[in-house]
Amino acid sequence: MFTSARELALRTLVRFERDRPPLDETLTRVLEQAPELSSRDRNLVMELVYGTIRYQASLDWLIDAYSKKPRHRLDKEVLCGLRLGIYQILYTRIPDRAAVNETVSLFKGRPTYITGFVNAILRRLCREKDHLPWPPKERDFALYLAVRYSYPTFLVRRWLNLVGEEEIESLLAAGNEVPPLVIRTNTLRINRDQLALFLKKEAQELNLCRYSPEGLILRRPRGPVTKLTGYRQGWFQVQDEASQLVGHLVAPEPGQKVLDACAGVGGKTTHLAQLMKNQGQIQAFDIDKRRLRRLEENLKRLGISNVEIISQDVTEALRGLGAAIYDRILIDAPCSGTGVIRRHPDIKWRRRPEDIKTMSQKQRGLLETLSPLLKKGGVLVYAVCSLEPEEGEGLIEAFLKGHPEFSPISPPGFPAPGLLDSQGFFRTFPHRQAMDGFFAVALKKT
Ligand SMILES: C[S@@+](CC[C@H](N)C(=O)[O-])C[C@H]1O[C@@H](n2cnc3c(N)ncnc32)[C@H](O)[C@@H]1O
Repeated sequence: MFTSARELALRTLVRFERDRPPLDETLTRVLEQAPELSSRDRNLVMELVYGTIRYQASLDWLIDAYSKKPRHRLDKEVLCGLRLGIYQILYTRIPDRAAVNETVSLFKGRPTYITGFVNAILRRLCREKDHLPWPPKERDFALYLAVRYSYPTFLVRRWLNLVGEEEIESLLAAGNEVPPLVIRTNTLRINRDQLALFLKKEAQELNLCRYSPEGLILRRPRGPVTKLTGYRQGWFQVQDEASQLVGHLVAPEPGQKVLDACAGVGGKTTHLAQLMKNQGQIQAFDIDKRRLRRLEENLKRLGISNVEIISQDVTEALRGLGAAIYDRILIDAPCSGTGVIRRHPDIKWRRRPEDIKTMSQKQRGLLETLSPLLKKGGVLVYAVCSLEPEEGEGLIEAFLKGHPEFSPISPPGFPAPGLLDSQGFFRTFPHRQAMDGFFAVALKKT
């Protein structure tokens, strides 16, 4: 039976509302179940799902204002349907009438009090669109920001401390923007100028990254990334510019022995391999078997042969090693992910305030266990895609106090020295550099 884009969007949103699973995986699974869907409809499903999750707190504020029944007592499908409808009315160019009718028709066959309820709320919203009951800015600034920009209040309060009142709105707004597709040229196969020529016609706009010498930015690519020229041939890897710069902080050389402690799908692993000209050895650990399967596919596609994949907890596997054997260590640690909310808006609703502390304990553990394995004169790079100082600056300052043998460096030839602060810390923000938010540092062992 044919399932419409809106039905699939609603199904995904309900799954997310029930268990808060990672959104990209949930969406992939839902779309796999609808192979008959046209690519236009697939795009619509993605836009509706990502947009609704992105603006969830704003949408919920309005549902609270217009529904007599408390939100927590609404049937999950009805709640998600209302969010989906209001999202279309307020944040897309879909005509109001279509947004209302299509949303109401999702509840065809349900009792009329349900269709009536959804219809009444959406129609009232359309009528009052220009004077909605948002919270006043002056009364409680953090609440206003949390509702208008749709973030959990705890994160807004943290970020107010971090960047101050002048910058906070542009940081929150940048996290709601749909980010461009950023790719890294696989210089084992092609150079950036050649790749840019091939891809020029495949996106509405194509630009070179400002700092990363391998990076290209594509706006509105014409189709999914796997269908772009050169994807199958392994000419590029999807990777944000900030993440590419982390590879340049590691700056491994051909022939070296490198530990990539948290390799994931290998965004950085494959970059390190290309910087090493596919020579030497990278040991790539991860505990997530599914991600490692994708790493394996990426290695094949990109023509990389100097990576050994090890599916184990890196701290357990290497705790007893006792020997300093690595020239380079990359700890791209698991983190709160608050720097990549523009790519993964579900992070807003999956994080709890206490997660930051738990994460920083885990990160500290990785650093303490793995740093002794670095050779003298070697470089350890610690990185997180988080904006939280406890996972970045604060963690490294504490580590350095206990480890005078390590000091931050700017590796020779690093393409973005201007992004290192006076302590040698690399820091990016989506609203300042239009990149993912990363913290990283290269620590040399003396
Ligand atoms: C930030 S992600 C890595 C992203 C990856 N480096 C990239 O550039 O694509 C962190 C990874 O650490 C892995 N991880 C978490 N704890 C780990 C552990 N104890 N040992 C190995 N990997 C771990 C997670 O499964 C996750 O894939």
